[in-house]
This record gives sequence, structure tokens and C-alpha cells, in this order.
Amino acid sequence: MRTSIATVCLSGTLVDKLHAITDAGFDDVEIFEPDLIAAPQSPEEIRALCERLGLGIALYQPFRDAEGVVEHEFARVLQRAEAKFQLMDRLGVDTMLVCSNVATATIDDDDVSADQLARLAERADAHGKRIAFEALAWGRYIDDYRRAWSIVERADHPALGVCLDSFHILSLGHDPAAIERIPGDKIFFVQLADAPILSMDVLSWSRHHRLFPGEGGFDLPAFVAHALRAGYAGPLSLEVFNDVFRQTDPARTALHAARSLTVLQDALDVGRLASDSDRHSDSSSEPLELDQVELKAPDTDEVAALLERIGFAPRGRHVSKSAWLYAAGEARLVLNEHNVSIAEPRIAGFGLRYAEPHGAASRAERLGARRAHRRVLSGEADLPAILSPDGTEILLSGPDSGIRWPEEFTGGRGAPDPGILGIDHINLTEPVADIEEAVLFYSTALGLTRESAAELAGPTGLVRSQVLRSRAGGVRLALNVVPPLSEQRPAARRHAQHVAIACVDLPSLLTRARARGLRTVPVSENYYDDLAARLDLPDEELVRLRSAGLLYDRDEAGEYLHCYTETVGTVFFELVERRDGYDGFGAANTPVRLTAQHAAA
Ligand SMILES: O=C(O)c1ccc(O)c(O)c1
Ligand SMILES: [Mg+2]
Repeated sequence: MRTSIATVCLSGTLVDKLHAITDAGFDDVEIFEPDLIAAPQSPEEIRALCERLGLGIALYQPFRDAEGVVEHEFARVLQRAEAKFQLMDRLGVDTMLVCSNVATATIDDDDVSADQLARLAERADAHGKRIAFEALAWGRYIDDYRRAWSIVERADHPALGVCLDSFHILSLGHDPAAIERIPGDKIFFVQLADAPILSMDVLSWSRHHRLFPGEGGFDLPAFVAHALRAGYAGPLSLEVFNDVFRQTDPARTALHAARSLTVLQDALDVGRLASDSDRHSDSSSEPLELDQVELKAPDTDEVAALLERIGFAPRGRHVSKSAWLYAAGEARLVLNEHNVSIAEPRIAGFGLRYAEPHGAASRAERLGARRAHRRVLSGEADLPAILSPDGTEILLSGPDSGIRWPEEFTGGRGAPDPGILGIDHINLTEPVADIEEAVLFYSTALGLTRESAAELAGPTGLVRSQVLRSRAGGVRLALNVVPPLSEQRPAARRHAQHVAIACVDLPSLLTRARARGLRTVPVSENYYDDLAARLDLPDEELVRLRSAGLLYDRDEAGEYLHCYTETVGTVFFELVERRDGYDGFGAANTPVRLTAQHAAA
């Protein structure tokens, strides 16, 4: 199928947008009228540019408030339309989107709307143009695609069809199954947008919060499948009104958009295969384990000292690079000073183990991931590495390739604390502008499953937190969104990232670690008073938690004890003990940490 995107999805001038859309590989574009009106180029120049770029103009939109009006007003509608048909001739586009009347409609009568649309279509036809009628979710009378179709059917004009926009249909909870009752050749256009499930007025929801397919709560593959079963053969076109995407770099956003369509098309293919031969989606695309984390800094001494206080032991220095491996239990952390351009320690990468790392890397690349140059720590094995959109390096290892690379580090000393088991999870931060792209990347290119997002109260407002994990449970990744106005704050307040270390008998480990000089984020007395009020914990347990300075959470399955270390650069560590299958992240305790870190930074 042809792919398309509306210019309204991107930032910049019309010319910027057309270049970005072409470079991202789209076949077609919807020109959003305000973009054209504001452009200094003539319609002929825009047409010539699109021809030169090999980009088809699939739709001109929107034309508003056309039907349901009294007769003398309709005469004005036809005059307005006439001018637009001439403009469309100059642009070389043959389909115009007409959306249902939101402002000037005074007549709630399908016969009147059908008659007026038929007359509009008659004029369009005279210019060799077509009208695609779209029910806006906030249309004055027509807000349901089924009603829009019945009006189009009644009008019965060959130059009149419907435009189906997933947002308007799914936001109102309308069943998309009736799309299959519309003949495919009367579906003139399909627009796709996802959105987070929010309870707010539908106009604001649509204008500010639409997302690319796969990023929100709508079932876009099912929606598109209905249109395809109806026989729709036109382009799949993204129409995403989003305040953030309209501010970000258009080239990057267009790539992000294209990736979402690739994922959607894959989901449609899998659906088709599944119904044909009952095949299940491929679980080999999921990572098995998070097998190491790499921290980079111009000078890693401070992080190294912190790790030793926690209970890690140096396993050695890399044979040829300024990099050190710290290990304990199954946990492996690489401290890398090689080719470092950043000023402060940060999480630069991590390793995921897959059943087939090369297959996983090709899949990620197809979904837009860039290949990373060989990682410093993998001189020997043939391990692929990719980059997340923000440049985090992800090393993909196989079932046994993880065993050899630590041998490149020699000259270790000491023994790790036996209380450390491995890496429990990592928590990265993303600017508001990048979070959707990051979530799409981790959930598709890396094969993780997105869980519902939470909003956690911090000293500078709500922090959105998005958990991604492997279904089998071996990999857990949390992404926290940096509050948008925090850019001027010290780095540690803006984007402290952390690695959570899984421990056994955390209270005893903490006693030993404190004897080695470890300091943890202080926990207020008020916190323990609240714990006592909230959870029916035995007094002795409360005393133990309080004296150890531990945070506590529990779910239906079990309990979670945890604490946070001091921050070095933009990195800190969390020490966690999961008891009896506790499956969360102690999210309820995040405000305590954020506030303490805010005060300390
Ligand atoms: O928000 C709007 O006005 C608007 C305009 C055109 C569309 O196709 C649409 O879905 C919404
Ligand atoms: Mg639309």
C-alpha cells in the first residue's frame, strides 16, 4: 500500500516538510491548507517540487462547513469551493477533504446534507476532482462515520466518497466493524492517528494529543484491517496533530512517523498469517536478559568507588582500552573512559541477550535503528550493536556469546559482596520531545512490551514513567520523562538515570555496604508514619525498615525493599530486593526519592 502523511504532523515550512517526508520514504503527502497559504512558493512551484521529489499529493485539506446550511449560504460554499478546485488544478491534486460542519450548520437533516454534498461533488467532477467527506468527532450534527456514509450513499454521486479517520471513529468509541459495509471504492481516503486514552473534550484531545500508530491506546491494526476488507486500496495516511511533534526536527519526526507505519504494516501481515495458518507472533524477537550496562565518563573513578562501596569488585581493565569491568553475581557494569565526549558519568549503553542476535539487529535496523560502531568491550565476538534514537548503544549478544567478552578484562582484584544477584532493571530519562519515539523504538525495534504509563509526583511536577519489559520477565526498562521546564536545572536534577541492582537480604547487604562507606538517599520520618497508616505492617517490620532507611512496597504477589545511592554525575544506583514475585518498581516511593535528590542536587 502507498504510505502518506499530512504536512500538519511536522514542524517547519512547507518546503522543509516536503523534503523531510520524501527523505523518510513516504510515497504521498496530504497538504494541510494553512501550510500552503503561508508558503511563499506558488502552487505551481510546490507541485514542481513534489514532482522533482517523486512525492504524490494525495489530498488537499480541509474544506470546512460545507453542508447543513441554508440555501443562500450554500451559494457562498460553492464559490469558496470553486476557488479551491482551481487551486487544486494548479497543485495537481484531485481529492479534497470536506469535514462535517462544526460552525455554520443550522439544518440537522441528512437529505439536505446529501443534496448539498452531491451538488458540491458535481462541481468537483467538472474539474476532474473528488470530495472525501469526513465526520469530525465534534461535528455539529454529523459526528459518526456511519452517518457520513449513509449521507454519501444517499447523495449517490461518483465524485463523492468518505474519508475515514481512525481518531474520530475510535475516540468516540464507535465500532469500526461497519467500515466493511462501505464499498471499497467509496472509501476515498483513510487517515490514521493513535491517541492516549484520556478523558477530556474530544476537540482538544484531537488537536493536541494525537500520536502515531502504536503509541497510544487505539487498535490501529484492527481499524486498518476493516478498511482493507472493505476493499480500500488508497494510501494509509498519518494525520497526527501533536504539539510536541510540531516542534521537533521534521526530518527526525518524519522518520519516527515512517517507522510507526512499518510497524503497523508488519502487524497487519502477522494478522493475515495468523488467520491463514494459525501462526503465533514470533517470541524469538524478545530479549532474554539484560546482561550488562555501560557507563561512560571522562573519569570513572567516582563511579568505580561507589560501585565498590555497594559491593562490586573490579574484574579488570580492558586489554586495549580505558575501560573497566565491575561485576557481582550476574551483574556486569562496564566503566568506559574511551572516546568519551560527555562531561559527566551517564548510562551510555546496555546489553541485551537474544536467541538470535543478528536477526534481532536486522529487525531493529528495518525499524529505523542505526548500527553502532563496534563497542569497545567486544573486540572478539561478532556481536551486533545498534543505537536508540537518543544514541544509547545497545549491544546484542547471543545465548553463549555473553560468556566470552568479560575475558577481555584482566587484572581484577577482590571478591564481590555475595548479597548482589544481578541487574534488576535500568531507568533512563527522555526529554518530552523524544519520549514517544523512544517508547516506539524500545517496544518495536527491541521487542519489549509496553506497559501502562504512570504519573509520579515529584518536586517539580508530575513525572511520566513508562515501563517496558520482556513478557518472560528477564528484561525490565523504565523511561522517565524529564519535566519540560527543567532544562536550566543542574544535570543531576534534570535527568538522573539509574541502574537497579537485585540483591538478596538487602538489610544485611546495606549494613556491609555502609561499613564500606555507602551513603543512601535519606528517607523522611513522615514516610514511615505514612507506611504505618497505609499498610498494616507489623511494628517490628516497620522498625527494621526505618532503622535501615529502606523504602517498602508490596503487591498481590509479594514485597519490595529498596533504597537509592548518592548520585555521581547523572547516574545513581538503586538496590532492590524482590520477595515472592513482587512485580512492580516501588513507584509509590518515587516522590520520596525525587524530592531528596532535588534537595541534594
Ligand atoms: O481538527 C481539525 O479541524 C481537523 C481537520 C481535518 C481533519 O482531517 C481532521 O481529522 C481534523
Ligand atoms: Mg482527519
